[in-house]
Amino acid sequence: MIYNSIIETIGNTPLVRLNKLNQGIKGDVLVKVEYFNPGNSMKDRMAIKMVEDAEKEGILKPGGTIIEGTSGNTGMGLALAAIAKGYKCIFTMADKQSKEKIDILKAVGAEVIVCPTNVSPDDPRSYYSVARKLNKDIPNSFYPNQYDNLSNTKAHYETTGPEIWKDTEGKITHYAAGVGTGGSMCGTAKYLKEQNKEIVTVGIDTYGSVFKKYKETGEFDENEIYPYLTEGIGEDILPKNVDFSVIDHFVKVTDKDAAVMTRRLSREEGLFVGWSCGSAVHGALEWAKKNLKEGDTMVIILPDHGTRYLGKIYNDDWMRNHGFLEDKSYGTARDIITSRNGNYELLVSQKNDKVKDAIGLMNGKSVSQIPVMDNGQVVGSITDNKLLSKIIENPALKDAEVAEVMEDSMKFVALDSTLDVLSSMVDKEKAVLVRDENHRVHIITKHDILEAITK
Ligand SMILES: N[C@@H](CCSC[C@H](N)C(=O)O)C(=O)O
Repeated sequence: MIYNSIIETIGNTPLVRLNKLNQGIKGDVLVKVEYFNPGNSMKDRMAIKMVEDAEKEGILKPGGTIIEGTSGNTGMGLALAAIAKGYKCIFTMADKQSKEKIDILKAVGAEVIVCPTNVSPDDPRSYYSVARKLNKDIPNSFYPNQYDNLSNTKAHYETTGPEIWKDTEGKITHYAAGVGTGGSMCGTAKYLKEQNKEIVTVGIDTYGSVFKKYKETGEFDENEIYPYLTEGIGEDILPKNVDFSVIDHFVKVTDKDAAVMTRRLSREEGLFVGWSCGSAVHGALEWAKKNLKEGDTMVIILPDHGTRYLGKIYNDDWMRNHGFLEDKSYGTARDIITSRNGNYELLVSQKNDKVKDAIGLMNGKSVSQIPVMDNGQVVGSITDNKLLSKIIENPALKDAEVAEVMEDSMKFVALDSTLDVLSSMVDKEKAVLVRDENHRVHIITKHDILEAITK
C-alpha cells in the first residue's frame, strides 16, 4: 500500500494481550499500542482532526501558524499535520515536560516556548495563557485548544472507538485510559457505550489533579491541585472534552507507581512505552484485580513511546534521585500528622498583621515559614529568607502589613500523598499544607518528611 503522505498512516494501531503483568487477574487484558502512529502517540488522531475541521470552518487558512499549549504529544501530531499541509507551528510547554519532547518538536521544525509549571492556569506566564496571547498577537494564527476543542473527542469517537470494537469483535467489557484533555477517554467511551451500554469505563487520574474528586463530589476542589511529575495526564482545569457522564470510575495513580509500571511494561512485556502508559496500566490493573470476572475483556490505551522519557523514568539515576527505585513502601502525609499525637498547633499570621509581629512570632517559635490567613482562608505565606532580603532592601517594611510582603500560598496536598510525592514537591515548593478529616490545616516541612523517611 502506498500512502500519499505520512498523515494517512494515522490510526489502526494494534491491540496486544498482556501476558505477565496481568497475573492474578480474571479475564483478558489487552492494550492498544498507540506509539504505532507516525508521531509515536495517540495524539496524532485528534491533531489532524482539529486541523482539518479548522480548515473546513475557514479558521485555519493557507500560510497560517498553528499555536498550541501542549505536553508534547499533541504538538508532535500538529507538527506532522502542519508539514503535510504547509503551516508553521509554535508550541508552549510547561518546564516539567521531558527535554526529549522539546527536542523532538524542534526536530520537526516547530518553535517551542517553555513556560513555568508551578503557576496557576490563568497566570499570564502559564503555557495556556502564553499560547492564547501568541494567538492574539500573531496574524493568521490558529489556536486549536485541545482542551476545549470537541474535534478532539470526535477524532476518538470516529477512530479509536470503532477500531477497538472491531478488533475485539464486540467482546470488550471494560475500557480504561488516562484522562488529560479527556478526548481519548470520552470519545472512545461514548462510541463503545453506544455499541453496548454495559461497557464499564475507568479513567486514570494522577495525584495533584482535579478529575477524580470532581467526579465524586461535583466540586472543583483547588486543594486537590498541586504539582506532579507524571506527564500527559491529569489537569488543573476542567477541559470541555472531559464528559464525566461517560466515565464510570476514576483511579488515582502516584508518580512512582506509574514510573515503576512503565519500566515493567518495557522489560516484562516488551512494550517500550511512555510514563502515562504506566499510570494507565497500574490504575486499570488495580481496578481489574477487584472487579474483572472470567470472560471479561479489558482494553487499556497506551498513549505514547518510551523514547520521550529516556532521561527520566528510563534513567536509573533519575529514578534513584526521586526515590522511585526503592523497594520500600512509603508512609503518607496522614502518617506524619498521626505521629504528632494530636499535638495540633498551626502558626499563622493574618494578612493585616504587622510584619514585625509576624517576625516576632516566627522567631519565638523558631519556625522559618508560616501560612498567611484572611477570613479563615489561606491566602499566602511568609518565609524568613525572602522576608529578610525584602527588609534589608527596605527597612520600613517592618511596619507594613503582612499582605504587602507575603508570597504565594503553600500548596495543599492530599492526605494520602506518599512521602516520595511530598519530597518531590518540597524540592521546588516551600512547605506543603494538608487538610485532615476535620478540615484542620497542617503544615508539612522538609524536616518532617526527612524525619518520617528515616524513622
Ligand atoms: N496537564 C497535563 C497535560 C494534559 S494533556 C496534554 C496532551 N497530552 C498533550 O500532548 O499536549 C500534564 O501535566 O502533562
